[in-house]
Amino acid sequence: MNKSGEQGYESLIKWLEEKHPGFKSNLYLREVPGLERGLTSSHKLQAGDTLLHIPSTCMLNPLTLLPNSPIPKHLFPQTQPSSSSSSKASVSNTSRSPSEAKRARISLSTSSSSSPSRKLDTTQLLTLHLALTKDPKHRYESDWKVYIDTLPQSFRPWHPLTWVVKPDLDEDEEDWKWWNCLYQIGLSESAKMKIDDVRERFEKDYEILIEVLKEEDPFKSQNLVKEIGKEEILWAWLNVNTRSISIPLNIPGPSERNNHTLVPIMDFINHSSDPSIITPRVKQLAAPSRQRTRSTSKPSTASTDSVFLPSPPLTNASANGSRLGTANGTGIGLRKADQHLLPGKIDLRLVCPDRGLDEGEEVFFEYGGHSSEMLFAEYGFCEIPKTPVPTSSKRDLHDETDIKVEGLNDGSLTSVTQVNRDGDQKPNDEDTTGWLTMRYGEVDVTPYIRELWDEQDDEEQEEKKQVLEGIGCWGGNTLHASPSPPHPAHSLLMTLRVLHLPSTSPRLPNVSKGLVTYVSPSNETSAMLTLEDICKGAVKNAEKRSKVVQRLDVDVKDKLQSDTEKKGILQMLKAMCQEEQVICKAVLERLENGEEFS
Ligand SMILES: C[S@@+](CC[C@H](N)C(=O)[O-])C[C@H]1O[C@@H](n2cnc3c(N)ncnc32)[C@H](O)[C@@H]1O
Repeated sequence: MNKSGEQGYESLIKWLEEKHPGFKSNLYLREVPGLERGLTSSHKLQAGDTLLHIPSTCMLNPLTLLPNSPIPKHLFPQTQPSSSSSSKASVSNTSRSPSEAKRARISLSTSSSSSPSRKLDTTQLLTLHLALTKDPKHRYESDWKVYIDTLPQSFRPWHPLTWVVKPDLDEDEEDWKWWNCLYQIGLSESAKMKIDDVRERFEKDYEILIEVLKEEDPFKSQNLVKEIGKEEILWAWLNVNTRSISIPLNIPGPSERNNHTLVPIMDFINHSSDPSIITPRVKQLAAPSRQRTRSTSKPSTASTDSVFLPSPPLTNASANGSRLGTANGTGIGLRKADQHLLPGKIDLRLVCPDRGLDEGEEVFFEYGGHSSEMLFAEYGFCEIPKTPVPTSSKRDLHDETDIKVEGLNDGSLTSVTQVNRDGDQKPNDEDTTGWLTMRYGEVDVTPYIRELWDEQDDEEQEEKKQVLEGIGCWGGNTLHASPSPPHPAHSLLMTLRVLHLPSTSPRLPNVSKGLVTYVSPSNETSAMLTLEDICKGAVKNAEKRSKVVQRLDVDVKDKLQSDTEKKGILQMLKAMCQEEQVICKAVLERLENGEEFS
């Protein structure tokens, strides 16, 4: 870690200790090659020890911002009326359904004047708060400045959203063209779809925030829109979208847009899908009623065993997205037994797993059950499997260059490597079998299925779509590595079967009632032949892309020795091509063997 990074972290710890009673940490920040920074244990820790205790007061969300924010109060999202909530936020008397919330957002974006009914959701409000700190005249210094100083300073060029959002400055455009070209030629169509979805979310929020800057005082009278532009909003938005954690704030509307918070320190935790190393025990604790002196803060006894697994959010297209949330993607939902926990007044405590932690061992969360493409589109990284290693070989925790995680408990062969943005970690070309045991190994064949839909006439499309929606099989056009053996998702199989049925078929009603999954031998043969075509097409495309990426990699190595960031990203793209080929080939092999899928 560089000196300013170290100082920033120390200042943050000091701020938390002085201003936020209850804060406790047995973790320290360390620069992990390729992951920038990660949290590691400061000494040997045992099961149940506290790794981190984060008081609700230091979290950055609409409830903690409201009392002192220069953002007009009427823009704040409203909390839901609740007898148990003592939030100071304004309270609405009706809760809006997600579609109503969406409509409200649409009307916001078309509203032409400042209106007291204009409301931002949590994502937009946090983005605005962060972006305001970029005012060159320093009129919006944040109470969370010490924390904000520890956030990534830039997401260009490594985050793929920045490849599709042109930089403000002309002088940055030349380099950007390389990355934009990489988006065009180095990614699968399904990865591009996921990045496009992120872009769509960003652009909508950007438009709304620009309107707020233009039309709401004090921003309007300061002509702040001239000072805070797309770059600042992009930086702020990506910080919110790659670092915030789902937690109930009692704000109605789509939870993934509203019930999340930035959590100092906890947001340094990196992702792993390897169950043997993730540290999943996060307890929610009712925050003690605090006066701002350390002596009065006693640890709450009102803890729950609710497990909090950071998992990415739900997005419009994919029911997936980019927020560190919970295992079920819904945030830390309050169960009945937990209702003494007041939304917005919940401390988080991260607890040492049963196996204990060695000194210097990195702590990981699983951001969610996400495919490589989803992790890449939302967070700008992916995992790759490493060459099999004996389960007994333990990594040298003191070797800072060794970030691989070895040996799953179940004796399977996979070991997950965090792909290094500096390009040191490479996918293994000789032995690609690791992909077959990746927990979330996946190929998304939606673009191929879309082509098949386009061949059907409008009426047929609509009828069949309804059938698939009715049985919960609309979307989900994926092949999976796990559980082994590699297989098409049930929804993909049903889609292929329905696509091959004439809309007049008497069997369609039974399919739509869920009475039939296997339609007929001839339908099955057609569906399997199409699946075979899709897999072959995907292998071919991945091979082509892999060659393109390889050529770019050689170029970068030859001409731009210093450009380690490009090399790192190219390794990730290469890894994703490999994953696609390996999983598709394994499914093809099963098809050739005449195996049946259900
Ligand atoms: C919540 S932050 C984690 C802390 C971050 N490493 C930092 O330095 O601030 C999420 C970001 O960390 C990085 N990251 C997290 N897990 C990773 C992994 N397994 N491999 C590579 N990068 C990872 C990605 O850049 C991601 O957008």
